[in-house]
Amino acid sequence: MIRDERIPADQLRRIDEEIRSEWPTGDEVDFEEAIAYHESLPDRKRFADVLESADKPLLQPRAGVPRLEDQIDLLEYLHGEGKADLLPTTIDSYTRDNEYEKAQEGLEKARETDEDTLNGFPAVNHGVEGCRELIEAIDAPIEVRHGTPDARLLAAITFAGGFQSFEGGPISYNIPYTKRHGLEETIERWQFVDRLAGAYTERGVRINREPFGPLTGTLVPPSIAIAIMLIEGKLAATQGVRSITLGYGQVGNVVQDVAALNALQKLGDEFLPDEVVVTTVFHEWMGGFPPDEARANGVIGLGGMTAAIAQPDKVITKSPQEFQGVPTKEANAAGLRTTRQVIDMAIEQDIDIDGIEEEQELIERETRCLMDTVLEHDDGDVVQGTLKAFDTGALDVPFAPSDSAKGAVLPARDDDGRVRIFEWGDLAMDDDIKEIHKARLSRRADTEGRDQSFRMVADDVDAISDGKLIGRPQ
Ligand SMILES: CC[C@H]1O[C@@H](n2cnc3c(N)ncnc32)[C@H](O)[C@@H]1O
Repeated sequence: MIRDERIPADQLRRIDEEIRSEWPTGDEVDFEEAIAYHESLPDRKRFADVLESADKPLLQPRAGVPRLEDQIDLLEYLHGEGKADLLPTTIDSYTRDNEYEKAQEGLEKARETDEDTLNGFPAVNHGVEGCRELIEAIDAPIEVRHGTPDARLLAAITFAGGFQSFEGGPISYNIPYTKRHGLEETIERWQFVDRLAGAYTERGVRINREPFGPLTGTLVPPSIAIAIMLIEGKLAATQGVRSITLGYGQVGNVVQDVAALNALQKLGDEFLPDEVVVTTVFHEWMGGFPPDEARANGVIGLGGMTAAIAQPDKVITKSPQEFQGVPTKEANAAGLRTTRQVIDMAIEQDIDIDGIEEEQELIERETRCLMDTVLEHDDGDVVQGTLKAFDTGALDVPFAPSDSAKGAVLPARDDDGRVRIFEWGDLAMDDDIKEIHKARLSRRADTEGRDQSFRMVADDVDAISDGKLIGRPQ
């Protein structure tokens, strides 16, 4: 039975050898040599230091293409034309499923045909050497962004390759991403990833870890997202991670988004150990985008405005081509510049909006209900408490494709466009909080002259791509 305990050194070594045999490039990993390589990197490439020393939100896009030289060109463009402060390397879907053979075929085909045959950078196939060529070529810190339930080999190779930031976690890269992996399995595998990051940290290479806050990306109630961030942050801290960026996906109501980001930072500082530096990242809207670049830029601009008010440490930007999927480098850079324009125009203004404190208080209360139910079980062991909470539905994620979550919770926007919970399932929540949600949803039902129903949820899912925030009846 796994527990929230640090992996012992002999077990770390055994797992490391086992996973490095999964692909030939695993042989390129040598921990001591990798530490020396990281020590050779200039300060401006040290992810945690750059992130944690910034005095205003840093902007970072998503970006990944199969071939190394194209990835270098792409990141140089986003750094130059997009003025990105931090850069990504988004990993392809085959690698995320540990299908390194298929990723190899895709990479070879890309090299033959000049086409992007993969939807990201196959870092395991490029190996430590390929990763280091990328790190050498780009004059900014780079983060590994992906969606990998079993990210052990990806971590071993990218950490040795010079990357100092790694997205994801055992819940946030399980629940929204896979049906095939049980929660206990992903928790155990991510303990290795975090222990490896902790081992680098103990040698002075502070690997930044960023749990994936948006989860299923559409109408996720802020308190559910924050609770899962706190859980993944605590699990990472146990393994020695000391730089943790907690994430949150924009829902589109400015009061609720600012309140949620404030609550995320406050609860992160409270629930994570003092030795951890806690930062926050705001993901611009992760739901359906308008199929119109001008309107998409409106969505991106609202994200910039929200970030200017809440001032998270980092913003993950979107592009006006989001509707189509992977953007061109020009569109990706445009999304960065649109976000920067709005932040820089708004950040010096003294914008005072009513209701943020009240909403933050509610979000904090909700999050504490969820955390209490996780931590009250099995003398506070976070692993066992989390497994129990998901098993009973006391913790749950709406629209989760994974069998590890019941998916019984249904969100809907209230009359102000804030995300409330319409169906609670077995979510652990005080009755008076449920009453607050019910009252606010009733107000919307009155406004629209219809009953609260699943229809509202369905209307809300498409509202933003249809040009609105709230899915009002036609
Ligand atoms: C989490 C989903 C987000 O990741 C984005 N995404 C996925 N793969 C790539 C990619 N290869 N380059 C840029 N953006 C990407 C996608 O557009 C969506 O906004």
